[in-house]
Amino acid sequence: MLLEATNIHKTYQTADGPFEVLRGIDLTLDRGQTLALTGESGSGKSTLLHLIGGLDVPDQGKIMIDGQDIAAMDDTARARVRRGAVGVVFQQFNLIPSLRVADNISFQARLADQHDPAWVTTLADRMGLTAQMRKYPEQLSGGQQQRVAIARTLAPKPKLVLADEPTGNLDEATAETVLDLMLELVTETRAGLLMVTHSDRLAARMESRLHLAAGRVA
Ligand SMILES: Nc1ncnc2c1ncn2[C@@H]1O[C@H](COP(=O)(O)OP(=O)(O)OP(=O)(O)O)[C@@H](O)[C@H]1O
Repeated sequence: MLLEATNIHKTYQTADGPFEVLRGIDLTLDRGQTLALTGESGSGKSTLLHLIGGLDVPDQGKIMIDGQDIAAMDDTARARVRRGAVGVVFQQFNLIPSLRVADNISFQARLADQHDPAWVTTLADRMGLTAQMRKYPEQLSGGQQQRVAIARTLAPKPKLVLADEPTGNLDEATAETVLDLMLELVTETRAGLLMVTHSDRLAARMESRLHLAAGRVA
């Protein structure tokens, strides 16, 4: 199993006292599978995604990625798993403004020592970005910028792709196109995809769905 999260608990300390966001979440995802994560605003979707992506740690529970429990690792070991196996796409494209599209796409793959120029060329072609490779992010439309961000995430060939409302900043038609491209490439590379979305329509495009309510799977 690619991802196996068991009994995940997370409490935030706030000015009003402790706030328990996740109260025992279980989920599994294998390579080649797609899973939508839905739930009302504030239900803990981003929190869960951050825990699975190793950007934060749960208070309780296991998060096994490829057989290793990232919840039990120190920061350095967790960062290594994240760089080697996990790719994240955010709603804000988070491109580096001073780098050309080509260098934005290969940025994380280079950091992870996984740069494969032929794969970058393929990704750019599939994402319809070949003519944009020498441009800077500010010269691109929102849909193009998000395609660059997705290509950047897929460039190191992650086994697990986490996406937090990746099309939330795009109009409906563009969102659909960008999701199509992402699903095609994720399926072809046999990555697992966990995607947070507010959209029932987009969630219906994924193989399965996990709905969060009151800190639990509803
Ligand atoms: N660092 C933090 N400290 C305290 N509270 C937090 C922190 N991060 C998130 N929260 C709270 O935890 C709850 C869950 O937040 P989270 O962002 O995971 O929800 P979400 O389901 O992704 O929401 P949305 O759909 O609006 O993005 C919210 O009530 C939020 O205010």
